[in-house]
Amino acid sequence: MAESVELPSRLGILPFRNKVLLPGAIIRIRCTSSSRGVAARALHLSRGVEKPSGRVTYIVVLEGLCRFSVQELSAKGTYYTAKVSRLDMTKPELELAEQDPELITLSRQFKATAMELISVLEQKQKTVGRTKVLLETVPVHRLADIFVASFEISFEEQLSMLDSVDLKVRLSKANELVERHLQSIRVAEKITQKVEGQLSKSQKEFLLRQQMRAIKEELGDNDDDEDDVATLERKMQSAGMPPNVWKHAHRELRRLRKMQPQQPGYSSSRVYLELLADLPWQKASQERELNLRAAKDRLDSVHYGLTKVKQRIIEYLAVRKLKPDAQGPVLCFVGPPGVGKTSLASSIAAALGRKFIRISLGGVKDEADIRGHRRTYIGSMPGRLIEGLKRAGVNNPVMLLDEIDKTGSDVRGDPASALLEVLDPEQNKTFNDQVKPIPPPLLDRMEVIELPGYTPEEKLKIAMQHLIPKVLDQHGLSSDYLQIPEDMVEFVIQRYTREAGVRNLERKLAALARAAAVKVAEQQHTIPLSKEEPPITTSLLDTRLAEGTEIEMEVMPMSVNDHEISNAIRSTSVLIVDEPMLEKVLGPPIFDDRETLERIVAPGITVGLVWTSFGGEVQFVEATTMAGKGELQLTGQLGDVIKESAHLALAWVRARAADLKLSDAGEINLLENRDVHIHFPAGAVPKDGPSAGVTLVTSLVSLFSQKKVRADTAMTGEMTLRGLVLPVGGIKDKVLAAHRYGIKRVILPERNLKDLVEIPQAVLAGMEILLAKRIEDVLEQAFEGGSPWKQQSKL
Ligand SMILES: Nc1ncnc2c1ncn2[C@@H]1O[C@H](COP(=O)(O)OP(=O)(O)OP(=O)(O)O)[C@@H](O)[C@H]1O
Repeated sequence: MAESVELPSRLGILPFRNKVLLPGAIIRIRCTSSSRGVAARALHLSRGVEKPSGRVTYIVVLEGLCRFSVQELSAKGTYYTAKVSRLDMTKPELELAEQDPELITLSRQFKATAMELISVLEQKQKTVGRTKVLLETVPVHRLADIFVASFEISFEEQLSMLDSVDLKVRLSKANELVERHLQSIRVAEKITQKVEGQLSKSQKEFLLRQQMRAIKEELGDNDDDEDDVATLERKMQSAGMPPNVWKHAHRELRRLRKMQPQQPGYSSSRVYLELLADLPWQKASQERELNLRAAKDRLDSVHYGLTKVKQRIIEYLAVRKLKPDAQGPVLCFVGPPGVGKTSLASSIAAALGRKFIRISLGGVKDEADIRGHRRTYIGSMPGRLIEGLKRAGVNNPVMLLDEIDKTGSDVRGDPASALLEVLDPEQNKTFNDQVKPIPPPLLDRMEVIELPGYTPEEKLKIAMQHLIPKVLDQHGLSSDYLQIPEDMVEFVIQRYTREAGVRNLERKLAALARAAAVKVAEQQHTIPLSKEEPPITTSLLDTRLAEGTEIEMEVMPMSVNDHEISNAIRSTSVLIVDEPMLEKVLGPPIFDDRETLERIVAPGITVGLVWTSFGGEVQFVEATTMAGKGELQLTGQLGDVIKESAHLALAWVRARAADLKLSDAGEINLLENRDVHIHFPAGAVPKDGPSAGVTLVTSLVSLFSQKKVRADTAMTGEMTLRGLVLPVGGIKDKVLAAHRYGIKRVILPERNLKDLVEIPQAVLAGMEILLAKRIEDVLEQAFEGGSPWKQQSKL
């Protein structure tokens, strides 16, 4: 209890602006000062609701312990401390003082008034029992403080109570205040009784609301909440919601008004209303008159090549121009990473004069991510599309739903079906997609536009015309300071990247630009560094460059702006990228043409061409045998279709074993007591589809005949049980992949001949394309020195 409080000689000081804490009392403060104060113990600290302005109120519950006076105040960091001396009496002093007859009379008087107050309150509330107990157990001087603190008195009166160090003064003052309070309760009661019967419902509601407000204020709870709710209402009114939404929102607002901020459901209700008020119900980008010529020019200026795709986009825009409210198709861009899907979509938005937003759906498994959670769910959030609209701030943006193929379904529902619902009646949405496993009903609503990968020549043009100017600009450079010659770009394409798109190429060029910016800026020493930043020294940079790693770190101090950089660089001679610089910045080349040679080390290994989410790819297939029960083991993240192809291939080869020129080892391998193990390396990439058929047969024939296949040859094609080779998809991408790996011979199904027209001459010129109708044709071409068959096939 307070009497036993040991007061330290120094205390942290909390200045109060409009409230006084009396010893024994417990108050909640909203924070804010006199040379007198009360030592307090913090009982509880809680964090209030965050305001839309970002302001957070903290509520501290304090228990007053004893009066003190400030001897010396000093500021320590952001708060004050003070040297204090105790004002309230110590226990022995009190015991002595209590002998005073005058004090005894005063005490009795006070207790009687307090008792009277309690009995009046008792008729109204049931919670006064505890106060009664206080009256019997707590020393009277302390009671005076506690009682006065329990009702509303002016700040000045509170201050004078605080100043009443003398017990007699304190008791008579408290007596007076309690008496006054008692009177006011009685008067109020009389008035209430008179008025009550005459109040209408709405008046009552108003009165109650006013009282609630006063109570909240008293509790330190008002927190501008009332004002906040009023602000929210104003915001809602100006959001321009359609009438049905407004009706619903208004009902919710009424509910919110009746709630306490601490009440469950308050914050979810509030977040919900904030969202409703924030949505761009009426705000739309002003769509400008669509100029097809300008749109085409823009597409051409931002994108190299892609003629067919651009043509399709212009057609789409033309239809929109003629019939703006037509149920437009949802465009679905399919292609490997970095082929320009996102930038095409943003060009469509620019052509339409609308805002562009990209929403990634990758990894969405929960239907609620699309549809939004139930509002009552704790931590509920709006769906990604609504969130996107809010972010866009307009109700007619062009939306790019990225990675739609990467949504999955589980117990939490099926996002694809939610998407279907969202997209079906809608229009003007652009879709982005990378591979095809999009559920058919969803795919049905979209117009698929394929973007194949680029040839090295196309990449070179894209780099020279688009990527280099863009990257230089992003780094505050220009061709006056950094030049990357064509042959160096070609070198980067061939030796540092092996991708269908140009994403990594762009990254490598950016790494060169970063290194150049640092070097150039460093030569000048004119960039003022901020105080905290140690100056960039030559040795640091050189070691980073010498490490051969890509410089990921942004070395420019944040305080340096583009203007300063260009000033700094202006007088520097132009930096021309050469091979040593490439090696310094990007490290030693990562890729070369020898990979297939190095990997075709034993019979049983074949080079296949496949289609993955990264576009066309070269896929090695490795077959081997080991002791077992004649079973087929398959590894490398394979889908059902590819597994079936493997069983089919093994069945086919075993059926024709008699025709094979087998080595001794091959004879053994064919035995029924050995397992055949086929592995597809790059185990992290899921693989499926029928086009590995011919590759699998070739691997098995190579294994059983113990003849190595040609390392310069890659193949693709589905096969039938009868040995026919069927055509497969993605031929252009697959041939481009072979080209990237420096593979010179490609075996394709004969019926894919028509697809070759899509492949640029520059790529075909350096390649030998072999067409196969039957699996024997493939085998004939795949091995050094001809077919592994005993008799030449009769083709
Ligand atoms: N034909 C092109 N002409 C000019 N720049 C291009 C072309 N294709 C791609 N780019 C550039 O390559 C970069 C990557 O393109 P973008 O981000 O649009 O690819 P994406 O296909 O959307 O990739 P992801 O599927 O990984 O999102 C961008 O800077 C883009 O401007």
